[in-house]
This record gives sequence, C-alpha cells and structure tokens, in this order.
Amino acid sequence: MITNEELLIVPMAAHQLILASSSPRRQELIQSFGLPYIIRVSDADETVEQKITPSEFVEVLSLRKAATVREMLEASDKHGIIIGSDTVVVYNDEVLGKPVDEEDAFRMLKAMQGQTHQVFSGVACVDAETGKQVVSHSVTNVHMKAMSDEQIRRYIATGEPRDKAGSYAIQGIGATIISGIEGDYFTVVGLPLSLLSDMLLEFNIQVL
Ligand SMILES: Cc1cn([C@H]2C[C@H](O)[C@@H](COP(=O)(O)OP(=O)(O)OP(=O)(O)O)O2)c(=O)[nH]c1=O
Repeated sequence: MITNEELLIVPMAAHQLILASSSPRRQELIQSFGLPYIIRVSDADETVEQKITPSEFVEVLSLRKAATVREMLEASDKHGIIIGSDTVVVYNDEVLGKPVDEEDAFRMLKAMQGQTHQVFSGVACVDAETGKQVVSHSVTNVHMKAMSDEQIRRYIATGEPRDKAGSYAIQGIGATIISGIEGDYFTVVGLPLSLLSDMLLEFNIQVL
C-alpha cells in the first residue's frame, strides 16, 4: 500500500526538466541541479521584428524556444518543465548577439574593451502538459579590460568568441579580459541558475 508520504514524493521524483537548448554551456549548467533532464533542441526563429527593450527581447526569445519545443513534443512525451533561455550583450544601447564573422567579433570587442557592458539572460519555464508559463530575466554588469587591437585579434584567433553573445566567454580564456562583474555570474554564461531555481518553485520543483 502507498502511504500519503510516498504519494507526496512520487510526483516530485517524476518531474523532468526539458532543456530547450543546443548550447553546451546551458547543458552543462542544467546538470548541476542534479535533477533528471533531457535535451530537446528548438528550431525557433530568433528574429524579432518590432522594437523592444533587451529585457523584453530575451524574454520573448526564451519563451519562443520553450514553446517551440512544446509544439514539437509528441502528446505522449508532454511531461515535465521545458526551459528556454536567451542571452544578449548590450553596449551603448546596441544589442549584440553572436558575431557573424571575425570582423564582427573584432568590432564588438574593440567597442567594449576598457568599458562596462550589460549581459541580459532570459529564462522561460513552460509546463509541457498544461502550458503554464513563467518568464523572467536577469542582468549583470561586466567590466572588460582595455585591450590592444593585437590582443583582440589573438583572442579571436582562439576561436572562443565564435558562438558567444558579445564575442567572448567569461567561463573560458575570456575570463582573462574581464576585470569584474556586478550581478550573477551564470547570467553571463547563459543560464541564470539562481533565478531558474526560484522559477521552478512555481512548478513545485525544489532544487535544494
Ligand atoms: C557573454 C557570454 C555568452 N555565452 C554564450 C551563451 C549562449 O550559448 C550564447 C548566446 O546565444 P543564445 O542565442 O542565447 O543561445 P544559443 O544559440 O547558443 O543556444 P540555444 O538558443 O540553442 O539555447 O553565448 C557564453 O558562453 N559566455 C559568455 O560569457
């Protein structure tokens, strides 16, 4: 016979996170929760036509990534919480995504060196079964050291800037060009774990 206590535990254990991301960084970070998860990559269109603020932008895209995965799931697989996330760098009112090529990366790093920029990361949680949505974002200020053109070129030659918003990775050799941050580190890496754990509480998922 199943006791009431067991009944409380069973639905929690059955919870599953569905990470809607192709980003190896996000995949690594979600592992740290120690909860069962699977990955389903969304093919969401990442263009936004209307003029919106960076916080709206990352929230819209995070939700779109999660919602696209929900549409892709077979009815029988619609269990768990789908997590979508999007990260952009904002400097001088310009929203910087991933560089299109090395010149684009150079342009971004040249502008941001010696200055402070902001990193916005959005997170969307969507219940695969009910469609319930919770969306939020977090912002971190990042101070980048002054760099010569030669240093910027050397960094680009490492290949690290290629698939990163703002053309750098704080978790890689890019750490050496950052002098400090104000705010959450994981917001910069691309998945605000602290914010996400709070959001999951709204789906009765307790990370700790
Ligand atoms: C600023 C910064 C960004 N990034 C990365 C995180 C994201 O992978 C990427 C921003 O691109 P996104 O478009 O947010 O994500 P993605 O296309 O890589 O993955 P998906 O949409 O499938 O989830 O930049 C770092 O890894 N380190 C950093 O310091």
